[in-house]
Parts: sequence; C-alpha cells; structure tokens
Amino acid sequence: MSRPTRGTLTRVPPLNVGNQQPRTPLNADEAWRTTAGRAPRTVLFFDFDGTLAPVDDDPTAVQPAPKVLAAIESLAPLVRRIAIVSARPVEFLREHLGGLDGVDLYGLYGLEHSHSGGETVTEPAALPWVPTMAELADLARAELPAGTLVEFKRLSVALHWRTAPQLGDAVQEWGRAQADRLGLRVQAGRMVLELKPPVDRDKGMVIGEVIRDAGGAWYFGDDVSDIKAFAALRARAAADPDFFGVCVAVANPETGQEVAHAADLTIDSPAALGDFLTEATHHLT
Ligand SMILES: O=P(O)(O)OC[C@H]1O[C@H](O[C@H]2O[C@H](CO)[C@@H](O)[C@H](O)[C@H]2O)[C@H](O)[C@@H](O)[C@@H]1O
Repeated sequence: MSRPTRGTLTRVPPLNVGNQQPRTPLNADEAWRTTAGRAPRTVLFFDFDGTLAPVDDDPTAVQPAPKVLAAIESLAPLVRRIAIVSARPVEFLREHLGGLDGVDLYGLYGLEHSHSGGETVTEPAALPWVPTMAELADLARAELPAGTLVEFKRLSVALHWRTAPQLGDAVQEWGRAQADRLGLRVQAGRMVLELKPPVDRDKGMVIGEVIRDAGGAWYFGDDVSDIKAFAALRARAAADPDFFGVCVAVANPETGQEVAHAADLTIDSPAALGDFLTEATHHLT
C-alpha cells in the first residue's frame, strides 16, 4: 500500500478498475480518467455536513465551502446524476444548496427525497413516528444538562455535545436509554447521537438502489454513517467487475481515521473538496 499520492490526497485500498486488476497506487487523476470514459453512466454522491460544508458549533449556521456549489453545478451535466445523501432534512438541504439543476436530495438518511427540485416525498412507514420524535425532543430539552444541543428534525432527534464535550458520555447514555424505551434506532456521529424511527433506511440502502444500473459512482463522506455508503459501492463492484466505484473520505479529527480506513482516497477538508471537484470538471470535459 502506498501513500500519500499527490497534494492533499491519500490513497488507501485498491480500486476496482473495470475488468482490469487494480493498479496500485491508482491516484485521483487516474480515477477521474477512468470515470471520464463512463461519465454518462456515473453517479456522484455527497454527504453534506463535514463534506460539502465545514463543521460549525451551531448546526443552523453551516454553509457549503467555497467553490463546492459551483463545481457541482459544472459537474451535473457531465455525469448521469448528482445526489446529496444526508442526515439533514431535505428542506434544509434545499435552502443551503439552492436550486441546483439535476441534483437529487436524500434527507434524513433517505427517509425523505426530492428529485431535481421536485416535491419532497417522505417514507410512509416513518410518518407515524413524528409525534414520538417531537415528544422526545421536548424531553431531551427538559432532562439533558445545559450545554447539550437538541436538534429536532421531524423524523429524528440529534443530541449534540460539540460545545460541551464533557457531557458526551451522559448524553449518549441518556439517548441510548430513550432509544431502548421507545424502540428507536441510534446513529452515532461527530459529537452527536441521533435517534431515528425503526424504519429500514440508511445511506447504504439509498446508494445501493440508485447505482443498481449505473456504470460507476463516487461517494464523498466524512462520518461513520457514510461507511455504509462506501460498503454499497464495494458490494456493487464485487457483483459487477465493470462497475467503477470510488470512496472518498473527508478528513476530520473525530471520525476521520475510521472513515479514511474504509475509503480509497482522503481529502483534507470541505474547502479542499471544492478545489478537487473544480479539477475534476477538467477531467470530465
Ligand atoms: O449526514 P450529514 O449531512 O453529514 O449530517 C450529519 C449530522 O450533521 C450535523 O451535525 C454535524 O455538523 C454540525 C454542524 O457543523 C456540528 O455542529 C455537529 O457537531 C456535527 O455532528 C447535523 O446537525 C446533524 O443533524 C446530522 O446528523
């Protein structure tokens, strides 16, 4: 295994290059060149927080990194599809990404979706859980210590301790106990524990469905929930030697090591991703 390759990128395990044996190291330029030959059959997936947008203490204050939106807009007509796959609600993504043509939004780990600016569709099995999640958010605000930030997202509740790291253990213990009591699922993240309805939907399932008949895909993510998306690309590549999948981690001090370990390439930050995608447009045109 060789590392690093160039600039801000680190190469990790071998990539599946069509029918050929993987060449090691395959760097980002080579991966884009391989993608160029199949761009109309390739889907680009992006996580939002920590990937397109730098992390902020206040989850309502985040904005995409410079160059990221312009690069996505340039890439959209060159590839089959671009999709944002996030734990945020679709409406939040819409507000923060603007009306990007040809971009699909998957929110709340796929419990919501909207295609090319169309209406937001919610997974019907999740809807009966809205009152439970609202009550849970109220309870969290009443019972958790000051310094915990409670984010209510209609179909999930995120419990944050970024500004009070000393509360992490207590918040997680409380959250997991509530999940057991209410029959909810938990998703750990970067200084956050999220409680979700017991509905089978995650980033890996979304990606698996979208790439079923694609010729290739790239997935960019920074958090542990993104590892399921990487696994979906790996599974597709294992089933179809012609599929070309690239998993890209965005570095961070919390989950970065675990995510990079599961990825093919690592990019330093959301800002570096803006440059990386701008460069990619040159490979695909
Ligand atoms: O799937 P994602 O788009 O990556 O969403 C994951 C979580 O992102 C947000 O929390 C994270 O970003 C916040 C703003 O930078 C930061 O303050 C927090 O510590 C991070 O965990 C979002 O607020 C959560 O709801 C998402 O689950």
